Amino acid sequence: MPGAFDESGADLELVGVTKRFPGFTAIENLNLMVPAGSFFALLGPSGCGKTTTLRLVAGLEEPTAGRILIGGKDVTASKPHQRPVNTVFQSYALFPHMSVLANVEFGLKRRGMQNSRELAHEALRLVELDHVAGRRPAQLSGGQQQRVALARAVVNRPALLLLDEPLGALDLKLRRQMQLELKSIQGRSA
Ligand SMILES: Nc1ncnc2c1ncn2[C@@H]1O[C@H](COP(=O)(O)OP(=O)(O)OP(=O)(O)O)[C@@H](O)[C@H]1O
Repeated sequence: MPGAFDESGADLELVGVTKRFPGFTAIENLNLMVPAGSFFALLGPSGCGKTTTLRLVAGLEEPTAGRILIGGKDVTASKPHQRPVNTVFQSYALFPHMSVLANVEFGLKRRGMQNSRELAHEALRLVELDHVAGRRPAQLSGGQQQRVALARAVVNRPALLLLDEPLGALDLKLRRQMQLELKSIQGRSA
């Protein structure tokens, strides 16, 4: 599936990353190496800095100290859109006035991709939702909306896909199903 970034994965490396907020140190000297093609989970108690770490990798926060490398390239000073990264947060924000297809196609169109429609359909097939491409998000279940958010993230073929508890709102059965789907998407798009 060719896409905007067209990369098949990249190593992620955090070197001595520290993040201080006024009066509070959220992350202190974090060193981390995640090899390309792997699934890596951050586990820890509430407030230990998981979301902050993802936001640093996505470029939504700037580290106070340290470096972030993706595919060996130092991206510490790069803007979010310059990084081969897509993020799905728990509170996925779909555009309510757009169809499911338009939601998935949106980012590709903005980048002027010629075959954006075809790629969006392909991403929807991947999450088994192409049959509801013409519906509005409000006409889908919560789990289906979450899968649309996932399709919107994978359609760019990011080298790195960051998931911040995107399954937390789903019931156990759907969560298990989505975990399997994620594994299978990783396998199929590698
Ligand atoms: N913009 C901010 N300003 C000040 N403190 C912040 C800011 N963002 C996060 N923090 C603090 O940094 C710490 C880490 O927050 P973070 O959201 O990364 O935790 P988390 O591990 O993802 O927690 P949870 O599992 O509850 O989502 C928390 O103590 C939080 O209050």
